[in-house]
Amino acid sequence: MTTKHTDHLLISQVSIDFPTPQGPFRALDKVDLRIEKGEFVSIIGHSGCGKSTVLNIVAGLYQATEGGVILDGREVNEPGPERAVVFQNHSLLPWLTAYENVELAVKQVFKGKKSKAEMREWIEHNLTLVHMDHAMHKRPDEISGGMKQRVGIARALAMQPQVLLLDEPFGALDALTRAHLQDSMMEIQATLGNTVIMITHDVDEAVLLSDRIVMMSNGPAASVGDIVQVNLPRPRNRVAMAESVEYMRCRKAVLSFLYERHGRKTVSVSVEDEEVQPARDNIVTLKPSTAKAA
Ligand SMILES: Nc1ncnc2c1ncn2[C@@H]1O[C@H](COP(=O)(O)OP(=O)(O)OP(=O)(O)O)[C@@H](O)[C@H]1O
Repeated sequence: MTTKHTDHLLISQVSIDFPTPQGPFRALDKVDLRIEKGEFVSIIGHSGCGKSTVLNIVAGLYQATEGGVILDGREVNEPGPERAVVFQNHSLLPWLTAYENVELAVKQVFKGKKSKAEMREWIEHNLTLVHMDHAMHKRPDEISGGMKQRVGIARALAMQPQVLLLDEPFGALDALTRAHLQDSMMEIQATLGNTVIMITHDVDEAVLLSDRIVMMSNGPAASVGDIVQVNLPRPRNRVAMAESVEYMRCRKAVLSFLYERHGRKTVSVSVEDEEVQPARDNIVTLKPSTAKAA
């Protein structure tokens, strides 16, 4: 007998209108997505199509005008520690050490539930997960961009969220650091089994990390254009993967969606370490994928 998966996270018929001086601007129109527990889903699409808006609605930071988000049977109406967000720029408090930045989040979630010693152990454990145990007492200005991003991820993980929301988490990092962090993220997710939704502009990153890639149509009134199921076994190795037929199929499906079916004048999608040639005349510029973090 096959077991039917129950919906863990349901984004149901979500539409949003932003008020503008010209009247309401419909950014999303009837976005529908069902995500299973432990699934890694990437969202990819042209700049301004509404990826961050979807993430912000799931985070509870924005309210949908129509439709809604249900997490384990409960409607999401506000931010909560069970949905942790990691932004592109670490957003650490500069006057606190890495340890203290994570501690702030841990205290918020576990105050009264964990003893002081347990909290200390938990903070150290999460910093170790992202390989930051050696620099946990350094402040953000004493560590590199990649290390700051690791601390941001540790802070999110330390909240023990059911859902990890990643908004271009590796976008501001150089290619090598990004590769290391992608590998750490795959390891962590394999260990913890969190549900992850990640926005990315990087086709290779999407294929390497995801179980499914959700491709959004262009805005205004954007919605889910198509979904690619990535049938690659885990653990995944980026070098071995590059020659895999399934990897090439997924990559091609995403590129074809973005450049042929939903091409537009300005594109912010990048393919790691590779210059993407404009498909006919519908692509003018590419956003650099390897801008160094400050
Ligand atoms: N608070 C807001 N008020 C008005 N319009 C908004 C607001 N937030 C987003 N928008 C508009 O909604 C659309 C979707 O924006 P969003 O930031 O979600 O796109 P995105 O796909 O994440 O873009 P990018 O890839 O460039 O980060 C855009 O047209 C944007 O201008």
